[in-house]
Amino acid sequence: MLELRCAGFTSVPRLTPFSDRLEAGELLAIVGPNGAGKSTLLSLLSGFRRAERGCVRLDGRPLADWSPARLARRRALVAQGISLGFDWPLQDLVALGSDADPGAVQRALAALDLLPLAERGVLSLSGGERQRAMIARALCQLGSLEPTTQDAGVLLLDEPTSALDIGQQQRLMRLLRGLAETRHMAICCVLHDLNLAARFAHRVWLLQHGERIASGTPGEVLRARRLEAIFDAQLDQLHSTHFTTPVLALRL
Ligand SMILES: Nc1ncnc2c1ncn2[C@@H]1O[C@H](COP(=O)(O)OP(=O)(O)OP(=O)(O)O)[C@@H](O)[C@H]1O
Repeated sequence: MLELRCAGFTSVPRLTPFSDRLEAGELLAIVGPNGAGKSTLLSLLSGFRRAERGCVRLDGRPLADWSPARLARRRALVAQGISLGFDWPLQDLVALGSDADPGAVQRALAALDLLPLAERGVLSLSGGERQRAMIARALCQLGSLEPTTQDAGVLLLDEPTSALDIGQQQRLMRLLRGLAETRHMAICCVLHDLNLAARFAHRVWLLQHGERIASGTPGEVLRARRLEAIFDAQLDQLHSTHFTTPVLALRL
């Protein structure tokens, strides 16, 4: 669905070119240390920054060939730290940039646990509520929650759980995995929480120094010894028959 063909950036911030695909039905996690190039890679995948080497194709067509309006219906990016502008009602923010009807806005608000706040001014929302509001807006933009939608496009999220409590983290990650599996969305999340990536992602890309250095299932990529070297951290990997995916704990 979204294909990188030897794509990357040669100018700063650099991203070593590589090839891969983000498939419909897949939840992909991008992990790596601060400054590894995760947000830079999202800017490449979204088309907000044009590849300086190779190209990125969406549904077989180079991103550069898509009109802004058509691209907005097919892929959405939720970046970090977006300014909400002025104090308009949350439901108007969620409807922004889409032709969603009021029912679709309500579904997006409900999916992100925001329905009771629909008429609240966005500047009064807490950090976690604002983060969920931006995800609701992106789902509206793609029409992902419409009963008839079968192939709901590409959703790119930069640290979508950074302001969420553990209950909201779980609900969001379940929602995203469910949308990938039932609506055939291709979803890519930058995550700092390696246990969330391990538990919910189908596949993980590991970045270091502007280069993708590993790709595979969580069990293949998220190995404690490798991560200790990359993050300069000391970790224990817990082994239990309850878990089919890695469980990592910071050592005291
Ligand atoms: N416009 C720019 N000019 C120069 N360097 C930049 C620019 N934008 C980003 N960088 C640098 O490129 C590197 C990668 O940045 P990026 O934001 O992609 O990292 P990241 O992996 O998302 O980090 P974090 O986990 O801290 O969010 C960083 O060292 C950053 O300082």
